Amino acid sequence: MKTYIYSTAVETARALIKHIISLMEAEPQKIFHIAFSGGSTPSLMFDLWADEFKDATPWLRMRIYWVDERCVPAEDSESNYGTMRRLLLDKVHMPEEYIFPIDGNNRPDNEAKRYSSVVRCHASLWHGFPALDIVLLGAGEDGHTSSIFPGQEHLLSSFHPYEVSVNPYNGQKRIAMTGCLLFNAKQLIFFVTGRNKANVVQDILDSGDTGPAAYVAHHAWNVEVFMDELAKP
Ligand SMILES: O=C1O[C@H](COP(=O)(O)O)[C@@H](O)[C@H](O)[C@H]1O
Repeated sequence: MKTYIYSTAVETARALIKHIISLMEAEPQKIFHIAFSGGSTPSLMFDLWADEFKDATPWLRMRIYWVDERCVPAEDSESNYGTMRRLLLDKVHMPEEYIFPIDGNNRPDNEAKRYSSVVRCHASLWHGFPALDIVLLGAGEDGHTSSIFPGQEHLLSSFHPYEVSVNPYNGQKRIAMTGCLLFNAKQLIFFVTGRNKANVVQDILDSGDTGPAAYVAHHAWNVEVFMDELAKP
C-alpha cells in the first residue's frame, strides 16, 4: 500500500487529479475505465478538475462509472451521478456514450443487475471477472466503503459486480460495487480528508479486518491512499 499525504484537502485533490492524468499519460493508447466513489469528498476534486485540469485531461480516453449510488433521481442532491454531472461532466467535452451512470430511479434489484451487465460489457476481463483500471474510493467514519457498511461484509465476497445495499442509518437503498470488482481493480485509490476520518485511515493503514474499508485496503491488488494532514492518524 502506498500512502500520499498533503497539507490540505485541496492539495490532496489536486495531487490525485495529477496522479490520474499521469497514469493515463503513461499509456497513451489505452482507454481507461474509471469508477468514481460517491459521498461529499470527491466534490472538491470535481470542482478543481473543471477549474484547473479541463484542458490537460484526455477525456476521450476515459470511460466513467460509479462505485456506488443512492437510489434517488439524478436531480436529487444525494445523487452521486447528479453531483459529478453538475460539478464536472457538464463543464467538459465528454461524449455521453462514455458516461455510464447508475440509474437511481430504477427498481434497485433490477438496476444492480443492469449495471453489473453494463460493466461486464465494457470492462476487460482479468482473472475471469471485469477489471476496471482505476477505482476511486472514499471511506465513512464507521469504516464503510463503496456502500458496503459494517455488518454487510457478505457484499465483499459477492460474485455479482453490483448489489443492493441499505444505509443502516436511514434505510435508504443503494447500489454498491462489491468485492467482485473491488478486488479485481487494476488500481484502487482511497481519497480521504478531514480529522473525522483519522480513525478509519488508521484502520486502513494498520488492520485488515476492522471494517469494509480496511478489509478492501488489505486485500485489493494495488492500493494507494491519498489523504490530507487532518486525516493522518
Ligand atoms: O456514503 C458514502 O460515504 C463514503 C464517504 O463519504 P463522504 O461524504 O464522507 O465523502 C463514500 O465513499 C461512499 O461512496 C458514499 O456512498
